[in-house]
Amino acid sequence: MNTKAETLALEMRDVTKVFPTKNGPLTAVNHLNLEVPAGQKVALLGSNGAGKSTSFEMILDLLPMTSGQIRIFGQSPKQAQAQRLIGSLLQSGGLLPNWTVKETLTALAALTGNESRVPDVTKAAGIEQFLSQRIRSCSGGQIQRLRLALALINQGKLLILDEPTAGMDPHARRDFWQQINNANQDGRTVIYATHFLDEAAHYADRILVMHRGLLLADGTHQELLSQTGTKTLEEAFFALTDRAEEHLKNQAEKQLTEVEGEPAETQTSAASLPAEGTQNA
Ligand SMILES: Nc1ncnc2c1ncn2[C@@H]1O[C@H](COP(=O)(O)OP(=O)(O)OP(=O)(O)O)[C@@H](O)[C@H]1O
Repeated sequence: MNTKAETLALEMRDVTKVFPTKNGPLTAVNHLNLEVPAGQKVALLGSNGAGKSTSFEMILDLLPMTSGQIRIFGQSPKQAQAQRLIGSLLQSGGLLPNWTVKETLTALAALTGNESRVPDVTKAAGIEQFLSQRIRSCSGGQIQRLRLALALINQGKLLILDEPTAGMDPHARRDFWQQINNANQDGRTVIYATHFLDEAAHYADRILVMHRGLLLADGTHQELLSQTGTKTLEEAFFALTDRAEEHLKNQAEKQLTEVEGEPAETQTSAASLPAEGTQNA
């Protein structure tokens, strides 16, 4: 049953993304190292601005890295996209408001040579009942279901899902996770960002916690609880992120008191954070 260990679906080596901003450079992703064996379901948690979407965009070749290396089944992000190794569901992105749901799905299926998969994917994503509806009149949850269909259509071996259940009602969420479990049992690797901690606790083999670009924790649900001495994932999440935030604030204050003229560049890394909050893959 388990073919996981042989292949790495995703490998990130020292990946950093710095955005130039009006207030100076902003490190959105800070020396991220990660290995995800094929077949895993990985949840990525993090407060707003933690760097989750930026990481996904670099994996999907939508954003260049500042430094580091990314491999998807041994291929660069560009090669992986060309070979359609990845299916993705992002928070935003080009749906045409005047097209119907069916037209949108069929167009992508035709583009990727997957027309025969349309009926199965339609059923899997639960969009049968609103196929003829125009995108502009779809609810947020309906749009998310369509995005799931679009993510599934090319049979990519790696699924990248950014807050996939945002706007879904409880039934839709339950159905969604059923479909993701099916896709995972068919051998797909799934990496998803979510703010719903129960979705990480219930569905992930492994949970990552990011904060301000740093990977703070990486382990099973139980490992995160043991690591933080907490009883729930919510408590563990707050313990990790609060501790990191405090550490970063102290570090910033120290920098402010440095003698003028001294280089103020102290590189923050996950390794420099308090020990309980740090465990890279
Ligand atoms: N194009 C950009 N230019 C400048 N800064 C950016 C850009 N894109 C993202 N950022 C900044 O990078 C940081 C990480 O953003 P990112 O969208 O990756 O966070 P996130 O973890 O996905 O957050 P959320 O949970 O709110 O979706 C934030 O501080 C954000 O403001």
